Amino acid sequence: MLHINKLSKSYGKRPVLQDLSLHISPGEIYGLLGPNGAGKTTTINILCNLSKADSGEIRINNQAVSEATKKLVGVAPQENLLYKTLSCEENLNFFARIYGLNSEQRRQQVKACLEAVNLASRAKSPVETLSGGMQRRLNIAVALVHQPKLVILDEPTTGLDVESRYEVWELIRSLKDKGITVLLTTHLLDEAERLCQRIGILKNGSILAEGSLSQLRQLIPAVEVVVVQTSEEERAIARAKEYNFPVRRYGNDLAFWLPEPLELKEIIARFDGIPLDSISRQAVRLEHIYVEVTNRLDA
Ligand SMILES: Nc1ncnc2c1ncn2[C@@H]1O[C@H](COP(=O)(O)OP(=O)(O)OP(=O)(O)O)[C@@H](O)[C@H]1O
Repeated sequence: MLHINKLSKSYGKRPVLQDLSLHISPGEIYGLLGPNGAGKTTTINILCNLSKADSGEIRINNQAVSEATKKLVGVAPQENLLYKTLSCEENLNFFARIYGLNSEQRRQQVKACLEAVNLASRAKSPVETLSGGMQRRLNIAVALVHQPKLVILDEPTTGLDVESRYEVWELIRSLKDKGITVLLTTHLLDEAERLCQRIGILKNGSILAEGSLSQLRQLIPAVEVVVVQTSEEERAIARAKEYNFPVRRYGNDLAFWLPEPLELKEIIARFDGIPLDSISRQAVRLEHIYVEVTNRLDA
């Protein structure tokens, strides 16, 4: 569906994308992750033909990016692109007109999109009277109004409360069920973990790692991550090293990677004589992989 091959772009002398390649299959939800400034928005702008790459190629549905491919792509930008004093219906109608839908197509699509994002009952409400979660869903509806094959969602749940986030996640899954391909950028790793079939980790304009969560897990030689709280961290770290448990910090958490499965009592026995206030075992999560991959480049 989307093929990006060796895309490069610089602003002045500063390279922002460097030989970026990624491929997204039809109907897939692909998560593009990366620290601030990694190049996600720049990639999206090039995809939407709003900015030009210096070199490389993008094909959407087997066509090179051009004015014509704009119709294949719908974008819900980070900042909602909505007219606050207009109603939901009027907003959708406005954008449908820009995409050249005739009045019958507009009538059908505005209705279908409002239903798809669960806002049919608020069709006549001005945007400024909607909650933040509803506005975000309407922002996604705008991206859908011209029936694109690829939808780009740039941080679709940033700033939303938990309930609204769940609603947006349900909406994103429903896009996949309709066969729409989704490119999602997010800083919320649990969001990517729950929604995406494949994930690409971008840093300094290149993809450092890519794959399904289970493929990405292979990058870390651990079967589990053990987080401990102790007043004697230095001793705990030294003991972990004796047993060849790689030591990591996730924020304030002190953690060890378990290279092979161990019973809890065996783990505790390894730290015999060291006071442990708490010990928790976690599956290897995207957070652990992300920290590893994005820090590796700095090494
Ligand atoms: N028009 C521009 N002129 C110069 N530099 C730019 C321009 N647009 C972006 N940049 C720089 O390019 C780099 C990549 O920016 P980009 O917005 O693509 O990153 P991002 O991954 O989307 O970040 P975020 O997660 O913060 O949204 C940044 O260092 C940014 O400052």
